[in-house]
Amino acid sequence: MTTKPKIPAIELKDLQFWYRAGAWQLSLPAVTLEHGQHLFIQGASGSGKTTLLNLLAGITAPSAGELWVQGHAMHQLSAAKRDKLRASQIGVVFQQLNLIPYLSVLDNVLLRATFAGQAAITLQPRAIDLLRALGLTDDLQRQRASALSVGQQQRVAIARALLTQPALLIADEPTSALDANNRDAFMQVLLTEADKCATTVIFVSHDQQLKRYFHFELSMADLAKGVVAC
Ligand SMILES: Nc1ncnc2c1ncn2[C@@H]1O[C@H](COP(=O)(O)OP(=O)(O)OP(=O)(O)O)[C@@H](O)[C@H]1O
Repeated sequence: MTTKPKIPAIELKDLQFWYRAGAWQLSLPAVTLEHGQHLFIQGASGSGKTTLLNLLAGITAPSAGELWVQGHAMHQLSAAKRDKLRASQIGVVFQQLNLIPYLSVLDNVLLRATFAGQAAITLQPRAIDLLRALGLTDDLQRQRASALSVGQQQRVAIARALLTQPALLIADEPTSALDANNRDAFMQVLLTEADKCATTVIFVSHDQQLKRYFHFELSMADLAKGVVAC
């Protein structure tokens, strides 16, 4: 049995980020999130939700302060090292889904294995199972990604993010194009898969009905006030 190290999944201290000096700034005094916790974040448009997720995913670096993800000091790592960490340990589903339009649905999911340095052939059965659980039939799995609706593409993106059982899953409005039935199936698959491997989940949405699926909910205003731990 593998044991998780006793370090928080996420820890930030006096984290600050600005796109340019003197303009809007994200300031978060202190947050700690333990392994396996599922956090729902909400906030007004423009409050910095996507900016925070980009920092957690290592797409951007803090302007000041400390950000620790899985024990890695994101505030000190180069962009290349942050990319490597994301590929190996972090699953992301952003509003821009970044599917490769001319590849099949299944190949889009399997591409994640390649980026994470794992054998696609080994993970193919898991990819197929995840896609089926999300309501994407074998026939749809053979289609090009560009032939799918946005709601179907969101489900492909979550299957891709979950494929390699990431330590951390970050999702930005991943259900915006789903109807109620598909949304509930999506949440069940996402959180069941996350629980199987103690994946920490950080999920941003405007959809208040989704809160009930999570261990904790915080607003960007709560985070700015300095919530110490979830
Ligand atoms: N690339 C950028 N360059 C400059 N400013 C930006 C950039 N991206 C976002 N901003 C600004 O940063 C602030 C936070 O934006 P962000 O996208 O993080 O908010 P959000 O809470 O995710 O909004 P929404 O709910 O509308 O998606 C906004 O004032 C926005 O105008």
